[in-house]
Amino acid sequence: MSNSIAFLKGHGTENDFVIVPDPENAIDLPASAVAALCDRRAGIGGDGLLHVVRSAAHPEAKDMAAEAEWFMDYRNGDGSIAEMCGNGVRVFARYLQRAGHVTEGDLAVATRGGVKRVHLAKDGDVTVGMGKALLPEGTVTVSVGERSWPARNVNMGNPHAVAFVEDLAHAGDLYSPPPFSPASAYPDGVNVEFVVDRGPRHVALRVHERGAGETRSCGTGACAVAVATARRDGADPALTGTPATYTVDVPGGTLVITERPDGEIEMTGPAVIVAEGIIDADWLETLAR
Ligand SMILES: N[C@@H](CCC[C@H](N)C(=O)O)C(=O)O
Repeated sequence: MSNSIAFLKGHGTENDFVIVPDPENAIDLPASAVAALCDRRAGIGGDGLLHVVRSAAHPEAKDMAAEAEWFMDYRNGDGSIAEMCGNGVRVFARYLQRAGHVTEGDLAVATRGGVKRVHLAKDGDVTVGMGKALLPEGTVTVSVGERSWPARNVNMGNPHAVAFVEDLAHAGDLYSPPPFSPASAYPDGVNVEFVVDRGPRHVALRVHERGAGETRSCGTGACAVAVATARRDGADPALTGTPATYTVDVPGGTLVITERPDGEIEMTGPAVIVAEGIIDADWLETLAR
């Protein structure tokens, strides 16, 4: 390991990430090191970490190298691995642009959820093709304290439970994972979104993110919410042949989600790099041991 490791800090609608550029995949980042870096008091602080690696240099991404030069090795703030991070992909693309690896326009990013197409617009917004939502059948229940709600099971590459509530305050303290049943619905845990209506095709959410606690935004969560809201309202672009666009307010801003008749979902929102610095490599090495 080299003696100094560069990092950047960025966010997308305040879903914040420690970014560790490591083109050749030379930095050892066990879960303990990721959790320490994401710690808001003893580390840099973040909901998650974006390990930026060339696809050809990462065993999980080699097969995608021909299509996408860069792999987003995404980790949750507790060090666990997640399949996909929607805000993370947009911030990842913003980092690639800032580092001079790509220019404005279209690019492809390899993720554990497959290759994602990203568009860096002139106005600063970043759009990502999130793929299709899966809507497994079956009723799920999520609880906070004494209250319980039925939830829609939506998979955006990662698992989500979407519950419509009367008031976002009812979701209470979302630091701990809200219990759900049946336990078999989410063997690997779940991200839980609580949703209220704000107007026609306009909703607001609060989210508990698996591996991070309550966050200010969740891109895959916003997509899951848009699809669950559309189906609740009887809207299915595959049946009407018309795209459905939803505005999703999150505590940290607003995301715009469009589902097309072919089922493909696009998400647009801001992505910002706010700082860069140097990690003490000795400290990190101690954690990696
Ligand atoms: N913040 C993300 C989702 C990150 C992964 C999630 N916590 C999980 O474990 O599935 C997003 O913007 O999608």
